[in-house]
Amino acid sequence: MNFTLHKSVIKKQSIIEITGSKSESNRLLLLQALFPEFQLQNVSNSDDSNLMTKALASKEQVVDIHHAGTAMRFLTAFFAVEEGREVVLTGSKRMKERPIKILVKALQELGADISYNENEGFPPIKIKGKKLTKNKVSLQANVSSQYISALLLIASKLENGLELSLKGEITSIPYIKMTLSLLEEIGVKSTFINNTITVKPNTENPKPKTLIVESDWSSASYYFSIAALSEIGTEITLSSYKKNSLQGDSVLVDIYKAFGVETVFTNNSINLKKKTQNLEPKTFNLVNAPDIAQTIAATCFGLGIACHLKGLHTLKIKETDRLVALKTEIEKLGGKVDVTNDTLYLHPSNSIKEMVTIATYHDHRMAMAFAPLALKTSIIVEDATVVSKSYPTFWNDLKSIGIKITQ
Ligand SMILES: O=C(O)C1=C[C@@H](OP(=O)(O)O)[C@@H](O)[C@H](O)C1
Ligand SMILES: C=C(OP(=O)(O)O)C(=O)O
Repeated sequence: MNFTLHKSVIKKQSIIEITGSKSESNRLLLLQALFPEFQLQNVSNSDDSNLMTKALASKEQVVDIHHAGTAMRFLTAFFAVEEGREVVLTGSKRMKERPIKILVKALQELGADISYNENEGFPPIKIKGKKLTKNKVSLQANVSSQYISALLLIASKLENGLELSLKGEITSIPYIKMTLSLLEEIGVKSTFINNTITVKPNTENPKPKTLIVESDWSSASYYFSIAALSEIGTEITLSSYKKNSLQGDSVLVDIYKAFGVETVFTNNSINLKKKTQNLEPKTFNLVNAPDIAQTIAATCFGLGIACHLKGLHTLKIKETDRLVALKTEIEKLGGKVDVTNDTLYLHPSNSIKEMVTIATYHDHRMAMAFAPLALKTSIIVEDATVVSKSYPTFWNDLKSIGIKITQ
């Protein structure tokens, strides 16, 4: 379904409540399946977290996690240690193109029984759950941090814990630290020194506890972008957020300061205010926050300014090849973009075409990253319901701040 976003001036002040972090939720749902003592609050209502919940409860022989990358990777490790269980883990057409070999190989080296049903190195995979007795493995860390988080999530259930040696440059480090922090919150001890992570086995039952998921910072990015493109004085308040976030995308606060957006933390909310117009060209390295690359590129395009984004090598294996998708769609709107395997350069521009149809490539972030451009021009977003992968109420929330949307 296509949505037309009509060029709009948003309200001077608005308030939005954003669902729980998809990344924190998918970790905590898995940990709750391993340690039922825990209760969760503010769990994400995203498709990916709903799929994770369903998959963890499923007794079926085939588990389909559609487009959910974290669910695919985390469940691979989870099912590998479910003794006596045999399951085929599969996903969407795109999921079958997203590599999983590094994780599967590490699990196999620890003793797991996993084989490929179609193409070597890619889902679907067949997993025969068993007890893993080895506790040391090394793996390549420069492709996806999700492989590392997957191993860490099951580590404390292994009888000797786990020692991981990470090879190469470590990508998306905040997501690994998020996993270790959540383990710490439930009483699992770990260390992360140089390139080695050690997780202690869990020897006693954790104490019952309620864990509250912070709202999703990647979802917040679209409001940072809207604030940057809005008139000076515009304010948007988002909840529920905290200053010491586990989510690396909270770096948005610093990044958008460079766009003249000031963020103030009050109680459990953040207030974004457009203070000044800063039209200097921008350079950011996003190796620690890959999910906000599309948002930032679209903000810069909306402002007509140049930007140079680096550290983007993981974007090629996400929901779509996000580098190619960004170049194609920004150029349809009249911009000029150069991409390499890990960088994006957006040339400055002085106009945006009207009523262009933006393709979304089954990627929620393509739809959401381009939506803020409605403050500058009218655009059509193709397959708009794709946003439910991480943020199902996105379009209603945009309407509530004053963006006019029709089908
Ligand atoms: O662990 C996680 O929750 C995630 C890790 C990141 O992936 P990579 O480590 O593959 O970059 C990120 O892009 C993804 O949206 C969520
Ligand atoms: C890359 C993403 O998700 P996943 O890898 O979990 O599919 C994302 O949400 O941007």
